[in-house]
Amino acid sequence: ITVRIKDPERVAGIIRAMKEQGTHKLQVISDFDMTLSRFGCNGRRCPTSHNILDNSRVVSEEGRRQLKDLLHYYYPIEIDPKRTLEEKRPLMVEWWSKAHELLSQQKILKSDIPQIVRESDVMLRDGFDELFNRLHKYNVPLFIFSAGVGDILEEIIRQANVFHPNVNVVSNYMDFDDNGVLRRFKAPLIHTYNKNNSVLRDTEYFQQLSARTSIILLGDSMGDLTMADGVPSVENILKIGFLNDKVEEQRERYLDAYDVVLESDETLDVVNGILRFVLTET
Ligand SMILES: Nc1ccn([C@@H]2O[C@H](COP(=O)(O)O)[C@@H](O)[C@H]2O)c(=O)n1
Repeated sequence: ITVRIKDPERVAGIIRAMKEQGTHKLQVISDFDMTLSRFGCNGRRCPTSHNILDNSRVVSEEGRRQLKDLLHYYYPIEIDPKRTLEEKRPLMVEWWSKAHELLSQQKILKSDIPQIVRESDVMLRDGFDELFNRLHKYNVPLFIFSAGVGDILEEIIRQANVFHPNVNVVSNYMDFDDNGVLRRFKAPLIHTYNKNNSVLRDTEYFQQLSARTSIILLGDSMGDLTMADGVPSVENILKIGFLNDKVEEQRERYLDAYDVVLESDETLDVVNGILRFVLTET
């Protein structure tokens, strides 16, 4: 595990200011896939919420092959440090749209979701229970903003027994017909690079959080950096980034963008350490 911080004094100042502002001013805004969930398990890649569906028994062999082809084509584009966000955005819309179209042809049942999640290899990062339980205990909102599949990630959190009332999710949700069969995905489409105010503007929940002006932001991609853009008058924001892939190539960019960069870290220990300090009276 390597923790890298470009400006340690600035980071210490933000954390101190958060503690002074108090619990009632704090919120955590977090990405889900590869941020709250693990990137690697036992030397292999852990699945994203999309992958959980893609690899499940409810998808035909041909469907699985096509979804894998999409992943192999578009994922390198998603993380390519040489392409601009402007270049990537239309391609991400293309990927998500094609994948959602394919999944919508598979007659997936809503009632199958708990089993699909149970049979998958997904794992939350070590220390997830401490994180969720502490935020719940201190009534700190945890806002999960994900370009994954909302129905799947909610089920993961539910099965881990940490879907507390302070947790709210904005993500891509499946649209089932009256028989509980997946027909399409609901709008708006959220992909890695539109996680910002354009999607959040109309969500009531986000408006309610405008008084929470101290923010801990957790992400794993450059697209996650804009997740708090809709919060007016942010006073303190600490951006913590998990650098999971292409570590050497992306290090400098991550260090410029995130206040704290965690390399090869499958835990939430650093985040929990900060929260322990911010949320206890000393
Ligand atoms: N069909 C797809 C589309 C996207 N992904 C990956 O899921 C991640 C979801 O985004 P978060 O904002 O929750 O991190 C994204 O990074 C894509 O790589 C996928 O696996 N299949």
